[in-house]
Parts: sequence; C-alpha cells; structure tokens
Amino acid sequence: MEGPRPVVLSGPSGTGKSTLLKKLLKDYKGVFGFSVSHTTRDPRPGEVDGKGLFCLPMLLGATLLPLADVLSSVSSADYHFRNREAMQEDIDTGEFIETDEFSGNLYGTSKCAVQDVRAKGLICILDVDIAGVRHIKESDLDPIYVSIQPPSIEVLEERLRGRATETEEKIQSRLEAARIDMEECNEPGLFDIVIVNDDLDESYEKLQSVLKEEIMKVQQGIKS
Ligand SMILES: Nc1ncnc2c1ncn2[C@@H]1O[C@H](COP(=O)(O)OP(=O)(O)OP(=O)(O)O)[C@@H](O)[C@H]1O
Ligand SMILES: Nc1nc2c(ncn2[C@@H]2O[C@H](COP(=O)(O)O)[C@@H](O)[C@H]2O)c(=O)[nH]1
Repeated sequence: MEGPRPVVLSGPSGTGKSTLLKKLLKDYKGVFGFSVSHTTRDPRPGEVDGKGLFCLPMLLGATLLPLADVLSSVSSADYHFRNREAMQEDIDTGEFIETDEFSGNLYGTSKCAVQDVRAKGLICILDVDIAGVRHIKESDLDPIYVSIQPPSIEVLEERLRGRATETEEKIQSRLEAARIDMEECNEPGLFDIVIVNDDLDESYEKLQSVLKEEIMKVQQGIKS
C-alpha cells in the first residue's frame, strides 16, 4: 500500500509507550492513527472497546450505524476486547498480521486495523511486544521500528506499580518479560532507534525527530 511508513512502538510494559503515542495523536491531529489491536485480557477502568473485528470500509457499507458513531468508536478505542475462542477463530481464518501470547493473554494486530488507518493516508502506529516486532519483520509492512526502554528495571517496576492496573502476579510476569526485552532490544538491526524514556519531554523530542520525515510527508499532503 502507498503512503507514509507505519511506526512500530515496542518496549516493556509500563515503559511509557501509550503515554508517548497519546501525545503524538493529540499534537498531530490528522497525521497519526492508532492500529487498534485485539486482546483477550480484561479491559482496565476507562479503556474503550473497539467492538470486534471489522474493516471500516466494509462496515460503512454493511450496517445502519450512524457514521459518527462508527468513526468515534474505532478511532478512540484502546483494544478490541475479545474472548479467547472468538479471537482464535479470527486467527485461524487468517485475519491477523501477527499475534502473541503475553503475560497470560493473546494480543494481535489485525490486517483490518492497519488497513483502516492507512486507507485514510495516516501514519499507522502499532504498539506491540518484541515478539510482535519479529513477526512484523516477516511481513511487507516496512515500518520504522522504535523501542522505548525504561532507565532501569527498578524504575519500570515503580511505573507499573504506580499505574495500579496489574495484580502482583501480572506485575511479576511483566517484569520477567521486561528483562528479556531490555536485553534483546539492542540486537543489531532490530530497531531503528532505542529511546530510553527517562525524561518524558526529552523522549518525546527524540521520537518526533525520528518520525520527522514521515510527519512532513503527511502534512505536505494535507496542505496541497
Ligand atoms: N518519562 C516518564 N517518567 C515518569 N513516568 C512515566 C514516564 N513515561 C510514562 N510514565 C508513567 O508510567 C506509567 C506507564 O506508562 P504507559 O501506560 O504509557 O506504559 P506502556 O509502555 O504503554 O505500558 P503497556 O505496554 O503495559 O500498555 C504511567 O503511569 C505513565 O504515566
Ligand atoms: N504482539 C503484540 N503485542 C501487543 C499488541 N497490542 C499490545 N501489545 C503488547 O502487549 C503488552 C501488554 O499490553 P497491555 O495493554 O496489556 O499493558 C505490551 O508490551 C504491548 O506492547 C499486539 O497487537 N501484538
């Protein structure tokens, strides 16, 4: 598909990926779009459900839902929350670019999630774990790969606990995955940039800088 290159944001759970991507979506309206993943984990308080698997163009043609409802439910969703059986059916029918089991739950990027964003000419942002990065490398997506890392495992633990979204068991399994991620992120050629998210403003500057070229492509397209 033509258009700006997608962006893969990866890094340990709790390192600040969502915080950074929410800043990008807010500061660059009409430039970035989030690829809404599927997951079998339970929603956290305040998280919005994208309500299943569909491509926006398909949905617009096939339902009686008002356009505004459809657009707002998709664009502001955190995940498509699904039970394992339903998600496995969609995996089996080939609806996903990649999937992974993380901390006891399935996560996956559907082909529709990426198409919906790219069809609008936006820079598609994917938030995936390091196994997802490796799977995407086997696809034809050709994204910019960004790893967001914590200053240390101790700081990461503080952030995970401070967010107060996980049980003790989940904190431990996420820290275990984080240790592996922190080692593997420096593997030559895996990421285009590794950003250590200590000071949030500095990290955001670095992120904007690596995405500058793609941002300009979309902004120039908007002007012309
Ligand atoms: N640079 C920073 N300094 C201090 N706290 C931060 C920084 N960046 C993010 N945080 C805080 O750390 C917590 C985890 O951040 P966030 O939810 O964005 O992580 P994440 O990488 O998206 O995690 P997950 O992969 O589990 O969704 C949040 O409470 C957030 O406010
Ligand atoms: N491989 C994939 N990983 C994903 C996807 N969506 C999110 N994630 C990663 O899962 C963990 C946990 O996320 P959380 O929201 O439960 O805290 C985190 O590392 C995400 O990057 C996906 O579609 N594929």
